Amino acid sequence: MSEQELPPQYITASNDLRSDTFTTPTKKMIEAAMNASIGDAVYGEDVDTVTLEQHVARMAGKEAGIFCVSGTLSNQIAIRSHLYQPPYSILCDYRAHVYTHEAAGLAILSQAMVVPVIPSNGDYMTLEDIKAHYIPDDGDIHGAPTRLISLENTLHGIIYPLEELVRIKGWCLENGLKLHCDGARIWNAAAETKVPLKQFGEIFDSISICLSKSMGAPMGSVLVGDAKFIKKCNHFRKQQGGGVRQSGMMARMALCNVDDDWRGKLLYSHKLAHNLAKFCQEKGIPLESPADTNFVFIDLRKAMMDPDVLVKKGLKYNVKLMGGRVSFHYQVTEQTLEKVKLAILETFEYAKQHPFDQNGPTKIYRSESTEIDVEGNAIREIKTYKY
Ligand SMILES: Cc1ncc(COP(=O)(O)O)c(C=O)c1O
Ligand SMILES: C[C@@H](O)[C@H](N)C(=O)O
Repeated sequence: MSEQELPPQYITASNDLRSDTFTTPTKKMIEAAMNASIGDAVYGEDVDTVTLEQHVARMAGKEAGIFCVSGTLSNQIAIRSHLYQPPYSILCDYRAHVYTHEAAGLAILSQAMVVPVIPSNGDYMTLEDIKAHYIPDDGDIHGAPTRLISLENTLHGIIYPLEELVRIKGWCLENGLKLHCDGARIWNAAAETKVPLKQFGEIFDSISICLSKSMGAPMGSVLVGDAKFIKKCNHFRKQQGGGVRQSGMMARMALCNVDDDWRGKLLYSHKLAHNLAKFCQEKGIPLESPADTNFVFIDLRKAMMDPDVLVKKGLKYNVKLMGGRVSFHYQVTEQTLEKVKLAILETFEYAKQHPFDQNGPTKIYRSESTEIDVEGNAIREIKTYKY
């Protein structure tokens, strides 16, 4: 796919593999925003916002949806709205974003204990993993009974097998537990498996459906669920400062891509990721998890590769990375794919002579960069993060 048609002052994300959150609005989206509705969304009076909420809820087969400015807000108010009367706990994967990257929202907003689970198969929690970590509400005053299970689909780019989701759902119904989905990349799972969003909607009590990752919107998510639940979510959204006013421009930009060939765009990014995963396999470069969709997780620890070196090698080829996770999205060019292969291979070869001990002191790696940005200022550093 050729580089996106963007006005010159916009920085393109065509070489940005740090995350699919770096997708940039296209000219078509910006022009659409200029014709967006301008009602006050807190009063439910913004036509484009309501249209987006209803459209996404209908796609997911749910009664209602609510626009949230971020996936973090969407996840946190969903989980809070499912919960009553602490003490209670939430069960999720030890890598779950709601647990690792939402600033302890579960502890603060939901006053919840979290039970982070390492999947026995290394990829996704099975029902057996859940049963082994579930805390029953059996009157034992020492425990914090499990009230909700939060799954991520995809997680680390891994697609949750539908049959496992169905098994988990059945067990949740038998045990009176709620089931939430962090669907930051549910579109990727839907595109790759051809499972319609509606089928996920039948399984989960709530889904946080992100628009700002692979779907390319500048911001936001739509949280979907039954009408009574979404009404309570609106209450917590307001409490958390997420009641936005004229959100029509953002909604209209998101609708551009929701109504476009989003499957084709996401499958293009998956093709790039699959190509890189195959390359790594051929070169003996270990991966942390299967590259089912748009992410390739290089197992830096196993390869003893230094993330800092990888970032610098990336910048050498004008590719932005921030660690072992290589994130593809529809704006990445095939030229960038070929460049990142060079950066990864050089880092892998370098590690053979200079093995990096990941067990060294914990630090955020800073990489000096001589890359010049559009204003002519040198980007002094790119932090790398453990993913
Ligand atoms: C899996 C996952 N869930 C939720 C979020 C939160 O989304 P946001 O950054 O919009 O708060 C992210 C990050 O973008 C994510 O990767
Ligand atoms: C950094 C993290 O919060 C973000 N969701 C990403 O995947 O890049």
